Amino acid sequence: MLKKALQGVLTEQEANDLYSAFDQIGDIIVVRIPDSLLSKKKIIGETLLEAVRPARSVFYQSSDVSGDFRTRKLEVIAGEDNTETEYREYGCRFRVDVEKAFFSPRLSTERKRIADLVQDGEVLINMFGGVGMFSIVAAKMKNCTVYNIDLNPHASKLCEQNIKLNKKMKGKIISINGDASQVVKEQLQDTGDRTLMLLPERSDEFLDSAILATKSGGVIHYYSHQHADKRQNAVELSKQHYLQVSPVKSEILGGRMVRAVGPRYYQMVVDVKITK
Ligand SMILES: C[S@@+](CC[C@H](N)C(=O)[O-])C[C@H]1O[C@@H](n2cnc3c(N)ncnc32)[C@H](O)[C@@H]1O
Repeated sequence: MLKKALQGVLTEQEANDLYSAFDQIGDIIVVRIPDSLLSKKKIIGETLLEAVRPARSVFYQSSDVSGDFRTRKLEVIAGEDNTETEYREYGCRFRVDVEKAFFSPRLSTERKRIADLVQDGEVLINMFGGVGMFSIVAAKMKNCTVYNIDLNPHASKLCEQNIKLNKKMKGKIISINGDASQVVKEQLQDTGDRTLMLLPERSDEFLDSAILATKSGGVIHYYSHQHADKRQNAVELSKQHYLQVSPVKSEILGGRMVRAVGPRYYQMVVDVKITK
């Protein structure tokens, strides 16, 4: 239906390329458009707005995700110019602002995987917690305590709203706005049974803080980006990379590809049990 609508205004190949380049987040659509099609962005926006229900706005992503806050520039190409919406996942509700704070619907499988691993009674330190996506999915399913830390004040504010929106959680979440390494040093040393490090570009830089935050015998979920010829090799490369950079005794519990982030370039996670 959508492909057909796009094929009405683009060639079949162009429509196929665009089909995998957009995300629907609540009633917002975010689309990446190749330079060769930029002259057609208005008609692409109007076609998507018409064909995807319930869509209120279509934004063209005009920059990569960048900067400390991992945000992107968006330009409205059809519908309302409002980047805030509500997104639902695993029975949870989230207020998100697709321009002011990081958000990706493509991490949903990883959120569920982490929530399944969390045990009742655990303390979870989400060092780069954003608007609280991983924290809320985990606390909805398990009676855990989660510290959701983020440097971006918009993300922390949305996290606080999201905690209020999800009243029936089994666990509880504390939203902290600040630099994760500073917060850990001042408030959360040897606190976590489990620590999440979802800032793959800078994991090496923050590994000491993650170790400081985690109890001996606790688990760290260490995310990284790896170049690999084959997907299967990326898992082994990410494990080797972690073992090279880690200063503590670590037992690798597992590793997996979270998502492809470019040609032969993958976001990976390694789960490790550390001993201090
Ligand atoms: C890739 S996003 C992940 C957000 C969230 N875990 C999610 O999946 O929706 C990384 C987050 O780290 C935050 N961040 C960057 N540097 C930070 C720091 N030094 N301390 C705490 N948070 C930081 C950014 O603002 C951003 O929200």
